[in-house]
Amino acid sequence: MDVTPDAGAAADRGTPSPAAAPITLERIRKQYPDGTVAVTELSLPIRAGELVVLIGPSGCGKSTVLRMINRLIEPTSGRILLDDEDVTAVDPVQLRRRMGYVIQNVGLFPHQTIRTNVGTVPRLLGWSSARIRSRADELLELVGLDPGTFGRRYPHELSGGQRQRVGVARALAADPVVLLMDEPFSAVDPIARTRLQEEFLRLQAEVRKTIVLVTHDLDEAVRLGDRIAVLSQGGKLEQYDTPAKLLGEPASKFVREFVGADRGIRRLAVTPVSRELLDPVEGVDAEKLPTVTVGSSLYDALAAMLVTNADHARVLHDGQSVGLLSRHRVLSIDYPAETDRA
Ligand SMILES: Nc1ncnc2c1ncn2[C@@H]1O[C@H](COP(=O)(O)OP(=O)(O)OP(=O)(O)O)[C@@H](O)[C@H]1O
Repeated sequence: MDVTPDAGAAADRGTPSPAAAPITLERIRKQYPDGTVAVTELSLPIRAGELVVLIGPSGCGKSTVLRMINRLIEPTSGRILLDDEDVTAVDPVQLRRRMGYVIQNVGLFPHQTIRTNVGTVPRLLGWSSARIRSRADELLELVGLDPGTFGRRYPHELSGGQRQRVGVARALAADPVVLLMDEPFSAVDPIARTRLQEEFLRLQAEVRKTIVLVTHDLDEAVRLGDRIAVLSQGGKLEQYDTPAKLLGEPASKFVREFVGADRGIRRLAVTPVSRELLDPVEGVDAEKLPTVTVGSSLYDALAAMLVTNADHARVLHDGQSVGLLSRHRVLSIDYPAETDRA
């Protein structure tokens, strides 16, 4: 949980890319031909440049929602607006070229090189081969793969995590207005997964796309999401909030149970070290204490104290000590009273 952004950071992760577009789901419903109602009636506004996570139990309709946005699945009713334009009025093939789509096992073409894979959509759009090549190499750099080494390789010559990065590069190649990601990191082992998530956050800070990401993993949702939409069966929206709000004020019994008993720990990860929590540093030999900066998470502060077996951490702002944070203070933090809107 070391890179989990705090509430403030989540709300302010930079300016959206000029190419990012808002998405508005308006009362969308999906009933499959066999009568299954996967999504009953869902409304969800998503801002340009925002990373929204859809989470909920298996079968609650997350993938159906994602695939309705790029029209791999047609909604039964309701509207989906992309930058005020109803996507049902747009040719689906044209639409999908404006939306990057990343899925669990990436779906790279096995007999094409990595560079060719990344250039898939630009090729469909008729770009010149020189432009495709330079764009593919730029994207490989951006996702941390050296184009000289990896450009000529084939997918089976890469690790799972590297293939996943190629999937992200390919989805970004034609500068889409939206990125849709369905369990993008779940096929890689937990350590590679954490690293990919960190890199992905850095990438998003740079490209600032509108992203809708589906996951089963609450830690991933808390780490990545600007806002998290918790769905229950039938695509019912239980809560749509920042990670800190979701963990701090679950809106229903369903959400409280979903975020679980260990949400106290997760809340530490989304609560920043602030000056109100500090004791004065005067009169204490603070030189040997671990240091953390104002704004880093309480989780990180606690981890620093536990690792060094210290009862306090020295808190810095612009390189200057501004106070001491005690282990006791972190563990007895007085969160605002819970509200139960259920
Ligand atoms: N083609 C289909 N025909 C009938 N029912 C379907 C079809 N595709 C999905 N469903 C049903 O719609 C519901 C929602 O499925 P969906 O795949 O969107 O859920 P999910 O939340 O993404 O699930 P998971 O987390 O297990 O991937 C499920 O009950 C599923 O069985």
